Amino acid sequence: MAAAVLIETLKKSYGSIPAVKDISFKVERGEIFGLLGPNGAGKTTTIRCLCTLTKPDGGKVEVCGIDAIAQPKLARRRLGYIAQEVALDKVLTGRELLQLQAALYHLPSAAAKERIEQLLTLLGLTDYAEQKTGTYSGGLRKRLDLAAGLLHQPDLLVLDEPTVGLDIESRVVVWDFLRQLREAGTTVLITSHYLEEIDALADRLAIIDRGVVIAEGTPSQLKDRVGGDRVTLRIREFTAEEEAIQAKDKLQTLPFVEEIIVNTAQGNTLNLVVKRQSNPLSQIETTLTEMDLPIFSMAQSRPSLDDVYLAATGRTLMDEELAAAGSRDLKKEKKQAMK
Ligand SMILES: Nc1ncnc2c1ncn2[C@@H]1O[C@H](COP(=O)(O)OP(=O)(O)OP(=O)(O)O)[C@@H](O)[C@H]1O
Repeated sequence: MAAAVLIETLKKSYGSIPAVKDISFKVERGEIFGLLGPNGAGKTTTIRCLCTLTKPDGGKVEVCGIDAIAQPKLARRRLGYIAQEVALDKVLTGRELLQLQAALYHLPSAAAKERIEQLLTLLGLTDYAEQKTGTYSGGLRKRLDLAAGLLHQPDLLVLDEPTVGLDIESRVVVWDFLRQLREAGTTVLITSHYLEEIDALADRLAIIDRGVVIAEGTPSQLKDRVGGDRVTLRIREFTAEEEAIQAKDKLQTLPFVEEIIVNTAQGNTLNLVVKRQSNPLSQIETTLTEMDLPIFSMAQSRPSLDDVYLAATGRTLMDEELAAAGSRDLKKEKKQAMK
């Protein structure tokens, strides 16, 4: 059976901005696949190309073996797309909105009625079905959006940042629902800039950075690949770069230290990779004391997906988010995307 998604050497620019430079990945049937990356990495552009909403400049896009560029209508029938922002008509009730959507999908009315009932129950929306959607909380709106995307029983559900702005309770409802969908055989592709979300949900993932895939695998494969435990060390609250480099040079001579990155975006914090068997903190402390350097904070942890990102880019996801936030004109992008 063909893969649920096949994307090869995808490219897409907006004017002079190369949103997607070279992205390839494959999503197998029945898995939850995560696209992880900071804001602006190119996730939305990638899935808009996948869902036939944006025409790529180059590359291959297939949905369940169908060429989505040559046969967008056919491809669309196989997928459900849940956009980042919920655009509900506020005067309709939840049920009316689903009925309208079902008509847009040309579902026969008896089948539509049954499917709507089923989805309202599955998503815990029965009690809210006759209320106007304008009164819904963010979590309810997202659930209704999920129901709308699933009306035509797609093989593949694509969700762009499904839990942005949701409280933790609603987030867990969405996660549980996506797991249930997978159990029932639907393939799920989800984008997120939340590490914990992808870590908790995805069977496999690709990390995207500035329009390219920098890593792909299962969460544990990727974490194992970056090696031992992490130590995050802050010498002072704001350490001078020179001092951080001095400490780095010395700490690098310790036998259990595998690698050190000085994170300039976070006050010259030192991110160390250390062998897992060692008990590194006391030896690091002794070394710094010998150099007459203080310790503002120090912590040891297992590698996370952020460490995978850091190892590949020299930046943490948070740094990248902050840098991207200052350099985008979201209003302008929205306008252009509507064209
Ligand atoms: N319609 C548009 N017009 C111009 N530039 C755009 C448009 N859409 C996206 N971009 C730019 O392309 C790059 C990738 O954006 P994209 O939205 O795909 O990233 P993302 O990883 O999905 O981030 P987010 O989650 O914030 O949407 C960014 O630099 C962004 O500013």
